Amino acid sequence: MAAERTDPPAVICRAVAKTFAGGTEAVRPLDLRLEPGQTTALVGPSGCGKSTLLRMIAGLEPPTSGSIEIGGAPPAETLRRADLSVAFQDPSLLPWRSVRGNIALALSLARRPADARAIDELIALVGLEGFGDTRPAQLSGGMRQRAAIARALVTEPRLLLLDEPFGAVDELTRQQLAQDLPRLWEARGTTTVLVTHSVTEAVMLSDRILVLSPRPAAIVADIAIDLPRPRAPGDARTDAFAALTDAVHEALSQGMARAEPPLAAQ
Ligand SMILES: Nc1ncnc2c1ncn2[C@@H]1O[C@H](COP(=O)(O)OP(=O)(O)OP(=O)(O)O)[C@@H](O)[C@H]1O
Repeated sequence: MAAERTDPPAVICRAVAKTFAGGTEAVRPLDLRLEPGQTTALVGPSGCGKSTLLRMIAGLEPPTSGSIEIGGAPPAETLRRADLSVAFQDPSLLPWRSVRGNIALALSLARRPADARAIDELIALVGLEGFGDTRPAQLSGGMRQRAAIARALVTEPRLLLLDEPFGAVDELTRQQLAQDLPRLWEARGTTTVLVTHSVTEAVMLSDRILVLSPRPAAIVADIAIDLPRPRAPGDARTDAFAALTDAVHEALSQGMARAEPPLAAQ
């Protein structure tokens, strides 16, 4: 069983679409295959449907039509087996538990043994050394986000879904996380999906970037990020890095241009 858990899953979306009850079409029928062990970044304009797509993959939002498979199983089953973890921009930490207590809870909910050493290692990895016994209210927004990332990682999920996880994290810590986290999920072979507004961050962290159109989300570009790993902050100053960020910006502009104009302008 243990060997089975270590296999990273492919994520397959078949004609997945979402229209909310009020009539908002968030995601157009979309076909997608995310490769096992790869890190894929979703970038696109605000409100285009990135979080909705991520929430559908997480099994937290049912698609209106189409189907999603994670390593051959539906998302709800993957979530139930704790093979999947999500870290959102707005971390939902339990206020009465310390950082360590919140991370430990994820292990106990996943019916995994408490592992004080693994918890402490993760606390250090996200730069929260010395704050293990602190409650969320005593942390900054960025520190809470980092605690939520540690909580998402502690169960060693095969699929890791990150929705703007560094939104409130300061620039230096972001750079540190952008170096340390990929090392961890590469070592574990985790399949990772990252939603981010930062094109630089997307290029730094991912193997592939999917550029989405304005709502309803459709894929306008699929860009392979073939930069060598491990990557360092200095890589962002290379020509290869600049060419990739340019390609993403170009695709974002093309997506905007292709979008229908707002009703008032028609
Ligand atoms: N539960 C919901 N009910 C109704 N509409 C929703 C719901 N959740 C999201 N939407 C709408 O769906 C669209 C896509 O939202 P979503 O949060 O997926 O976008 P996003 O690309 O993640 O945005 P951002 O980058 O600003 O976080 C938006 O128009 C949003 O208002």
